[in-house]
Amino acid sequence: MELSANARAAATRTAPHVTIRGLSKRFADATIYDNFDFDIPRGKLMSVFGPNGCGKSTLINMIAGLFPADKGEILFDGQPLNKIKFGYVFQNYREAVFPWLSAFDNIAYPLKVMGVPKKERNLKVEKIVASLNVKIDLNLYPYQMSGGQQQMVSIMRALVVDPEILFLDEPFSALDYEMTLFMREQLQRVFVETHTTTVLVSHDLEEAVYLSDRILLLSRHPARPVEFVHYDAPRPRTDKTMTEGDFISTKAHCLEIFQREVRKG
Ligand SMILES: Nc1ncnc2c1ncn2[C@@H]1O[C@H](COP(=O)(O)OP(=O)(O)OP(=O)(O)O)[C@@H](O)[C@H]1O
Repeated sequence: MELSANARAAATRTAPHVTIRGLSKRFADATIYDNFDFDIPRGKLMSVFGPNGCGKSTLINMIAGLFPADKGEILFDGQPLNKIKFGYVFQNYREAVFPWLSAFDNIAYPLKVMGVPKKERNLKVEKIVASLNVKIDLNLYPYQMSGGQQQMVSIMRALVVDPEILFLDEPFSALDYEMTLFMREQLQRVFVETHTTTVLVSHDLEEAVYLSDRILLLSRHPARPVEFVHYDAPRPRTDKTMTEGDFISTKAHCLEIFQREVRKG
């Protein structure tokens, strides 16, 4: 039977973006993942949360191809990683931004690697800077910028390629609290504008719930999905969101599961 255009569109919307099957990973004598299956939904902001050292970063590093898996398959709409455009924001912006390039050239760097002509590169950088309303002098070099500004540059560098999926590994944990709050809002703003499938590793449960549509709670290793929590509060979310019953109960639920996993030791 032929599917109507609407049915096809609906099927595409609900199909997972990333399918992870049979993923296994060992480091020395520790099995971090053992036959792990998971589907990452399309167009959602998903946080990965779990006990210390359970394998949160390892998971996104394997999905983003930074670490090889020992076994298993990860596909993006059925395609391998090398067929898609993705962005990755590292926790340690000091090591992630190129110190010898200005902010502008840091942001434009992936476009240069992709062979995008200079004029188009400049337009794309200007567009991303304007859309995020970023007030940084883009002629500055990383050593002349604050930590938050450097991390903002690395977020813009990840976004400038119009990624199909964005990975962020504890992107705010090296920033002071004021900058963290500002950057959370920037991330939310990017997400509201683009609805790019986003996978965030966070150590901060309040942050994870506040920013996410979905929270993947992992067990200790070998890590398995303990629960996939839905949090569908409307966006933009604000400080008031965190005082609402739905937020408080979702956070309490995640905390209970987290503590149960931690106690398993
Ligand atoms: N390159 C590596 N070589 C050896 N062991 C590693 C390596 N990377 C990670 N590990 C180990 O694998 C486990 C999972 O690490 P990972 O960083 O993914 O966990 P995490 O949940 O992100 O940790 P954290 O909560 O501390 O950020 C940890 O025990 C860690 O020590």
